[in-house]
Amino acid sequence: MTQDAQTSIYDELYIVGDVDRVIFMSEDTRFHVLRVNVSKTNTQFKEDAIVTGHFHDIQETESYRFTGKVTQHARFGEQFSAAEFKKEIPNTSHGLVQYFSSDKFPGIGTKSAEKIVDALGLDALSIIAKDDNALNEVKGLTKAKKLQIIETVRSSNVADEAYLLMIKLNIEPSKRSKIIDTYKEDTLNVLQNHPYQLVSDIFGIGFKKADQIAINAGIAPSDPERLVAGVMFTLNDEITSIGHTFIMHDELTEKTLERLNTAGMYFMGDDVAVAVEQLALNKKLIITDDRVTLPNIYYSEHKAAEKVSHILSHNHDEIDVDDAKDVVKDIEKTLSIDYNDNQRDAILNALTEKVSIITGGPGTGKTTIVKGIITLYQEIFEYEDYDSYEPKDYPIKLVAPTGRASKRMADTSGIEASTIHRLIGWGQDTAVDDIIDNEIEAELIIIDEMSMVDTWLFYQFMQNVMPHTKLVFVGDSAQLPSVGPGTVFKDLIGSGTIKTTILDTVYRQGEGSSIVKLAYDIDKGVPMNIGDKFKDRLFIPAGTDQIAEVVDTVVSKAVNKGYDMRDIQVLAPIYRGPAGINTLNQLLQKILNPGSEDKAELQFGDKIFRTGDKVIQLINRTEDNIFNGDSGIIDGIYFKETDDVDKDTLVVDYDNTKIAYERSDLTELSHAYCTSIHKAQGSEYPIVIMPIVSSYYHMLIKNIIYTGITRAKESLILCGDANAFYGGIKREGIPRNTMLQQFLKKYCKVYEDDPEELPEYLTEEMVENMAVDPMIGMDSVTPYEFV
Ligand SMILES: Nc1ncnc2c1ncn2[C@@H]1O[C@H](COP(=O)(O)OP(=O)(O)OP(=O)(O)O)[C@@H](O)[C@H]1O
Repeated sequence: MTQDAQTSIYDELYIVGDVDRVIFMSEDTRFHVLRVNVSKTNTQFKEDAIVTGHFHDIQETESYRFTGKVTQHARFGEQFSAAEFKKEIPNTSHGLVQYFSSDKFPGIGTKSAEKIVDALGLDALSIIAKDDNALNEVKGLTKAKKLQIIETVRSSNVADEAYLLMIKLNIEPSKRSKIIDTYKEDTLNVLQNHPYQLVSDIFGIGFKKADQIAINAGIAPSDPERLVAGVMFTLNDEITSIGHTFIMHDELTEKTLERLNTAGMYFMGDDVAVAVEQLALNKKLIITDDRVTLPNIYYSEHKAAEKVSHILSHNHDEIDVDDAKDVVKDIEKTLSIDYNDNQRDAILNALTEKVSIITGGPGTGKTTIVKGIITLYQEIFEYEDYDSYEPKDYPIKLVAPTGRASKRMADTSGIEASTIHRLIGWGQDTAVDDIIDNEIEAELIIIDEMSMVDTWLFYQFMQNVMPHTKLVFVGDSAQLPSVGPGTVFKDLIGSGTIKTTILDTVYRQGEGSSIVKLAYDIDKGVPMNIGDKFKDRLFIPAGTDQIAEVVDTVVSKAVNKGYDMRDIQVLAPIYRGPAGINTLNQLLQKILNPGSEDKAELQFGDKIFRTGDKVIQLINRTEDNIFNGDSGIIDGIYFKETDDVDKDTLVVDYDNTKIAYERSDLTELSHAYCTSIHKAQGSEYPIVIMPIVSSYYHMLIKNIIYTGITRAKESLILCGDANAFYGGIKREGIPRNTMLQQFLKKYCKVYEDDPEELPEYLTEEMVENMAVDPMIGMDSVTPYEFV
């Protein structure tokens, strides 16, 4: 090892050396941890160094030059964090022979390698890269081997060059390898001449980034490829960020021009019109009248509506309605319940109609009715002995869009339930437009939390339903619409083609819940004073910067009262800022699961995962039956260096299902002390703490607040700015454009009483009658004891 004689602090730090071992490599991000035998450096590393960084293609035993900085790792000490790397071209005969005989050139042994170096000299690599015939000089190589060597040398050069260009272009490390893997030897060409292609091909490269790359490459802002990419990106953005399933042609033109003409008038409306037309001719998008959309979403809405119509017109087993009514009466006696007329209708419709809908706010009896439907079916078709069946053979299937909601369905009904994804076999790698062909064997399927189902999931589900299967959609249409595009549940109701029961009597008020009343008041727009005191809820005034302190106080007191982390859920609508999910999670981790000697910790990015932490899964992991939004507790953390495991591993316990995560999987996981209201949909918690402050402004809308509030079962603690709350409950989200309702009306018979508008749940009198006695039952634990 040699150290450069004079190293000034302004010099770039570098290490040159052979890679002795790849200690760790993430397939996804290509983040590497390497042990390098140092041969030359201007750093303090002597014989070897741990070098970390995002590298495209690192081969053990090959030599590289890394530039970067020296960092201090909490557990592993001094390391070299490389921002750039470059393969050292071997410049000795011995080095070149070693290179040609390495794994990179399969089938080339030392003898052949020596022949190549003898014939072509020290410049062998650049000669091969430039001249197709160079290897003809070398005796004994077959044609196939020659071609293989040429290809390896060239692709390796291109990959290195492309990689360096991507570093210069500031393309995120995690995207670099995806780009090379996608375009292979064409990568440089795409980066330099067609960067807008990246927008449609590489997930996570947006239009702005492509614009930057294009500017760097000297591409004019009036380039036609920029126009086409601008149209497609704008359309995609409207679908993914707003949730539309189409956009009006004029609006698409306007929004595309806004995006394209920020720095000058490069395009006019007519240019966009021509691009849209061309894209439609190439089947990249679909125009119907003056609406524009993507083919896959158009067909999803269209085909799903066709399937609903197919089921509605298919012959089903008829049941005798009078018999069924008698059975319902018997069930009421056995269960000691007196269903109201709507509830009774809902139960009967589930069996007499081919497809039916039940919608109602919290506490209106949806769960109670699902139980009633199951019992009625079991009695009529004599399937009472559920335990003697394999769940897959049972004629009733219960499903929900989230793992949590399906577990709740199973708990309350006593019948196995699953997520919709699992039922149809939608795996981790399934894309929204992949075709899943997995017919569901069932006579009756009950789908809960239907408001969370988006257009893609609805289509995939419907394609796999058999025409004779009865369907019951259950949900609360006042909740947030699905995260993905569409308003499927509202469209099914609004089409008037499916028998719908609106549950309008709230039973939970009888138990003294003012949380339920608050939710209805918000939905109905009933004036309120949020500061009023109730046994089960309170509002604590606080500014944005005081939220952390309030949450700290409330949670600490709840813990002292004996509540544990599973009982308490903090919900916030945004991730950043002093009252955002990230900050609150850090704070709550300190209170609910502080560090100690006996708890292992693993640092991942800026997060510390600790044994005992409450965590949330962020994407579907269908094969493990764990889904986006499921939460669990870290059961153990094991290290390669100290424990008997091949890779650092973190194990999460999800209600007794243990799932192991390697470091590369940890992007799927986050702390769950505080989660977004969207992620909490489909779950309920004894205590909900919900900050509402003006800094959440753009996310504070009625159905977000409504959905957050209705997650609380026993205590609701709101804190923040009352005006932000009042403003938020008046604001509606951007209405989504969808076509499902029209397609349903086109294909299915519309009932006479076509409900164009969603009927209101409750009349003013009903809300009046729900007024709850604020202080009844103050003897049990109330939120006041937490402040
Ligand atoms: N007809 C009825 N008579 C008396 N009590 C009822 C009736 N229907 C429902 N309930 C009671 O009302 C409460 C709420 O019912 P349920 O849990 O079924 O409502 P839900 O709509 O599923 O509520 P959520 O969506 O909030 O979970 C339960 O305690 C249930 O037993």
